[in-house]
Amino acid sequence: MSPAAAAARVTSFAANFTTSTAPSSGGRLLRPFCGNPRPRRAVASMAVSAPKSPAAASFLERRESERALHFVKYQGLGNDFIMVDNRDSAVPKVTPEEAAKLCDRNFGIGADGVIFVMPGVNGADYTMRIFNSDGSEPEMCGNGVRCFARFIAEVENLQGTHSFKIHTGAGLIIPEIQDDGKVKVDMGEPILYGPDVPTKLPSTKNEAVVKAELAIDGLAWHVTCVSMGNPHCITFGSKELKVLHVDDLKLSDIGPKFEHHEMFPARTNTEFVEVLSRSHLKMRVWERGAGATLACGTGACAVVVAAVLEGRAERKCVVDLPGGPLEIEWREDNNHVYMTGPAEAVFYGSVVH
Ligand SMILES: N[C@@H](CCC[C@H](N)C(=O)O)C(=O)O
Repeated sequence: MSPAAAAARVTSFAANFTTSTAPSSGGRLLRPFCGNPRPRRAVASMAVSAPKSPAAASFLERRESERALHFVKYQGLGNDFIMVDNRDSAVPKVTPEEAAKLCDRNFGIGADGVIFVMPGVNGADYTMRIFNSDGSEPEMCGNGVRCFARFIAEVENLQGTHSFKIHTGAGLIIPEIQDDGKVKVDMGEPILYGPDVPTKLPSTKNEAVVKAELAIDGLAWHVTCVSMGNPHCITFGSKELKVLHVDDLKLSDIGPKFEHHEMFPARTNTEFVEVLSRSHLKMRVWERGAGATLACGTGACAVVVAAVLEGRAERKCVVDLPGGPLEIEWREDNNHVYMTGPAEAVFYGSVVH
């Protein structure tokens, strides 16, 4: 959705919500935008000239009340997040139940998750925590960590190239903001040992679960299981459907059957992949706790690892997602996976909760 459309939707919120729009690319946050148009107050676009009554004034002041939660809406290839500045506390400012309500696309702000920017621990600069749109808490989020890095650069007024050490449920993650504004992230090492992914599927190649069979909907799917801190089940097809045409899949039917399959004790994210060439893959994703999303950064990393393990692709690939492409490299020298892609602020606002 365009920023203008997003702002328009938010203006229709009930009394609890106010927002401002931000430029679509690289907007400055929490202070005037530099070199870009100043953000427009979405509420100011209403053509009402009557003097404010006391009631109207108090209504508008709610956005500054003590109970207001200020947020910035971010997106990375259309995977969108409500970013909360939680740097003053190690306790998230919203509960999982509140997060699910805020993420609701009809009754809330609308997002795939809520991300909290928290104080660092164990030598890290910051801690990232995230709630999925169903309120569950995953270990990591690839698109989210790129948005997180851009948020930090904005609030700390950093220009140019910068990297940060982020403590996450998947360990230390290191995003680096590049000169072109994209964010390259050292996503660490993939986990391939089945019980650690976790999956109950038996290992098929050393200790990894590669091209194992999983019966769903009368098909024998071939799946490879990879954790990037969070669990992923990757499929390039089944015994019956040798090659997948990912655009033909009815994700809302098939996705939940993978997510809740008994072979995945912590549920799973699932990636359906089409090989366009040995360095170009196309995927759609059904995310644990969020459903079909436009992009999944950890998912794209897991897909390249799975493609290499299955002998389908090189270690450096472009992965096309519904929201756009990510560059992924699984390096042989250190076993780390690197992800490069965009992230940007869409709008900011406040909600009384
Ligand atoms: N979209 C994210 C992944 C978010 C977490 C996921 N839904 C889970 O529960 O593991 C990404 O970009 O990696």
